[in-house]
This record gives sequence, structure tokens and C-alpha cells, in this order.
Amino acid sequence: MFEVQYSGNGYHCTSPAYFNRRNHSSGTTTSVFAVRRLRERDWRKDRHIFVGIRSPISSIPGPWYSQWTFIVLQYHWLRGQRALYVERLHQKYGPVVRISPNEVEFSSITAAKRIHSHRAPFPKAVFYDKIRIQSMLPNVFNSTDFDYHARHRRLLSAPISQSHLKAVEGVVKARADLAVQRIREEMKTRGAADVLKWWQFMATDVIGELTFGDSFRMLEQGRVNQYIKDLNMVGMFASLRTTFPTTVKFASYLPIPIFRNHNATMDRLRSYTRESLQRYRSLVAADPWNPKPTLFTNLFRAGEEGLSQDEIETDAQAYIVAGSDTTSQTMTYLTWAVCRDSAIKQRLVEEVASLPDDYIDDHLMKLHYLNQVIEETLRLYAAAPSGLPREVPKGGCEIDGYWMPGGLTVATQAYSMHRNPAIYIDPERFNPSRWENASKEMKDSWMPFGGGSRTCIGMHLAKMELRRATAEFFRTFPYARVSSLESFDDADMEQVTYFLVYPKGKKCLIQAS
Ligand code: HEM
Repeated sequence: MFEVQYSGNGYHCTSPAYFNRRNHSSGTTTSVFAVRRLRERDWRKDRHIFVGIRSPISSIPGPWYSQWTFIVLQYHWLRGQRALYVERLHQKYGPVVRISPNEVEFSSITAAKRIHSHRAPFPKAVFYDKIRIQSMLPNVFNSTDFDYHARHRRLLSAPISQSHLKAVEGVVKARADLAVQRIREEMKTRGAADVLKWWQFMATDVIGELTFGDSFRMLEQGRVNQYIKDLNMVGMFASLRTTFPTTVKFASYLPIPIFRNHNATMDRLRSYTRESLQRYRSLVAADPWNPKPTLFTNLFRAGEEGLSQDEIETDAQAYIVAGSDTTSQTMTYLTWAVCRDSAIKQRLVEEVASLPDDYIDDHLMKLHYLNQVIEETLRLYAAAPSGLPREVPKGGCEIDGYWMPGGLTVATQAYSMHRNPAIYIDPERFNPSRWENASKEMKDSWMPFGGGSRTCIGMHLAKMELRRATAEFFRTFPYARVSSLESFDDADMEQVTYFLVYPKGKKCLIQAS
């Protein structure tokens, strides 16, 4: 049995690993069960000042104020700087950091495996309840309930699995190729193309077509419409919802523009989803035996075994949000990072030039360097770089030598896992070749798609899009380079990190020569 010591500033698990870190000669010993009783309370609601004094996690390294207040963390969260702030804390305090009175961040592989374990996963934390639009049911992404999530995931998984995606390869090919064509047109007229815009249109069209049977036709329209404007606000609004949940709830009655704007945006997104699903439902009704297949077709037919209309709607919304900016931001950073380094670009251009004209995804999966470029982009520019918060199960547990009470929020963030200098040599350098002989540690700490039972369901679709768009782009533009048109420079590509990442300048200009 573990024992726990009280040393004046908190309780500590006395595992051997723990003793390697701390000297507890002055502590008094107490049974783990007695301590658990002290800890079993609702950490999610425990915001008051006494948390700092009584906290069993007060001995965990971190800035002094994190013991008392959430304010500094929330300030960075609202500014889109949370991942960078937490990384600075890891650099200063080590792999285990207390970031607020009831949140601890880890950056070790052992902690990531424990928290995101397949066998005994930690549930998603209350953060996901707050991120949810309260008027909608939970979806496969934000559900914190094991059974509810498992039911949705089981029904959604097959059509989006690697083997079934063969059926939709044509959609991905058509949209990626059209995106490159539109990029070429913009390069001719403007002198450079904003690839961020075109990759966003591509990813939005792909997930729209695969969810609703019809694309949003963003690539054809070629301009930022209200839907894209709304999509672009989702990240920032999610941080508003998690920070000011009550204010958001009563936003319609308050004369505060940003909160009113939040509600109007979320209502519009819901309407797009509802109307698009309605259109598809009519198509299925008109031709029940031969509807255009989507990732949701089987759900409409599943009857009582399936999901209700409201559940389908909420999952469809999860797909169109989670499946667009993630892929497009990754593709944007990939294009920029490759174009900045002529040696990397040359090697990639030569590899994709070797493809047959009628190349398909099977060919792309075999291209070593192309896949290393994608892995390295997902390492350095992970689209969801911030902590993925989870709740410590009832009864608590030990992680990396520290006792974590039940109900506490713990997280790992890709931004830090992917920058550990002990695992990745020269971590800030974009170096796809590092994946040629990747160590086990590199593979274990690489988690751009999250982990365990909540791993990204769209991972294979995203990779298929990234492979096609990258190959087509560098086959078409072997001399592509970063443009300085309209004063575009590296500062524009600084990472702003809400739940998802995007470049500070909100554009990425590339020219063909
Ligand atoms: C490069 C592209 C992508 C990246 C980097 C990415 C990243 C992630 C990450 C890190 C998670 C875990 C979130 C968490 O634990 O809170 C996640 C979950 C999820 N992603 Fe993605 N994603 C990408 C593309 C997509 C696409 C194309 C879809 C389209 C369906 C999608 C749909 C989802 C959904 C529904 C979940 C929730 C899964 C669950 O909890 O069971 N993602 N993604």
C-alpha cells in the first residue's frame, strides 16, 4: 500500500519515484485512505482561496500564484497564448507543473500513457462541458460520459476508418486538386496566393461533402463568406465559453457585443448544420436504396440502434468544426515550413515528381519523405497544441511520483510533448529527416491526434487530405517560396493557440517562383 506524508505544504505519495525527487525527512505519516477522504471533494467547483492552503497538490512545482488563482492561466487562454505559457512553465519547473489551483500539466511519456490509457482512460474534464453549446446535446468530441461517448464513437467509427476511406478518396482528390488550381489562379492575379485561405476552403469542402453529401463549394466561390467567418471565431469563442460560462448563458440579455456576437455565431453554425442535414435527409428519403454515401448515411438507417436526429446533428457539428481548421492549419504550416527551406523543398519536390500522373493515395502512403514532412509538421505545428484536460478518476492515483486526488484536472499538451529536447534534438528546427530512424521515445511522445479512446476519429481522413494536397502542391509548384508581398513575414506565422492553432497574421502568402 502507498503511504502519504504531510510535510507542511501538502500531501505526497511516498512511492520510490517520488522519493527520487523530494526529501521528506520532516513529514508525518498518515494512511492513504484517510488522506483520500480529505481529497474527495468536487475540485471542479473548488475555486475559493482555501484551496491554496489545504491543497494536497500544493507541493507540485509551479509559480506561487497558481496555488491561489486561475486568473493568470485564463488571461493567457483568452489571449490565445496558453500553450506557450504552459511550455514556459515546463521549461522553468520541469515535467510536472501546477498551473492553477486544481490543474496539473504533465509533459512526460509515462504521464501521457497513464492519462490517455486505452484500458483505463481518464474521463474528459469539465472543460468539455463548458466548451459545449449548452442548447445542444453532447457530441462525440465534447461528451464527458463514457457510455454516451462509446455509443457515438462505435456508430461513427467504421465509415471514417482507414479501410472505408477508400470510398471517399475521389472527394479528397477532387477538392485538393481544385485547391491547387485556385492557388495557381490567385498567384497569377495577385502575385502570390494566400494558401491559408485555400487550404481552409479545401478542408471545409471535404468535410462538408463527407458529412452532408454536398460540399460548401467554398473553392468555387473563392471568398470568405459568413460561414467561414463564423468558423474562424469558434476557437476564440470556445475560450470565452470556458472562462465566462454564466455570462455566455445570459448573453442575449446583456448589452455586451462580444457575448451577443458569440450567441449569434453559434446559432448560425447550428442552422447550417440543421439545414444541410435536412437537405441530405430529403435526398435519402427520395432515393432510399441509393443515396450518395456520407460518413453519416448508416446512422440515418440505423433505426433504434442508431442515434436520434438531435444526436446526429450534434455529431455533424463536431465533424464540420473539428474537421476543417485542424487540417487546413496543418497544411498551411506545412507549405510555409517547406517553402522556407530549399533543401527540404528540393527533396520533397523530387520525391513527388516520381509519382505516376494518375497517382492515388496508395502511392502516397509509400512516399517516405512526404510522410516524414507531414509527421514533422504535426510535431512542430500541432493543430491542437494545448492541454487536453482529463479528470482524475474517483479514488485518485499516482502519476510520475505525485499523488493526484480524484476529481483533479490533469493534462498533457502536444506543444510541450513535441519540444522535449531530451527526445527531439534541436526541437525548434523543422527537420523531417529526424523521422527516418525515429526512436521509440519520439513515437511515444508524438501525439498531435491526442491519445487513447479519445484519439482523433478523423486522423486517417486528415492524413489522406494532407498527403494529396502536399503532393499536388509541390508537383505543381516546384519553385514555390514564401512571399514578402503585402509585407508578409515570419511574424505573421507566429502561433496563436486557443484550443486550435492559427497564424497570428491570419494569412500565408506563397508565390510560385
Ligand atoms: C490534422 C488534422 C487534425 C488534427 C491535428 C486533429 C487533432 C485532434 C485531437 C488532438 C483530438 C483529441 C481532442 C481531445 O482529446 O480533446 C481530436 C479529436 C477529434 N477529432 Fe480531430 N484532428 C484533425 C482532423 C480531424 C478531422 C478531419 C476530423 C473529421 C471528422 C476530426 C474529428 C475529430 C473528432 C470528432 C474528435 C473527437 C473524438 C473523440 O473524442 O472520440 N479531426 N482531433
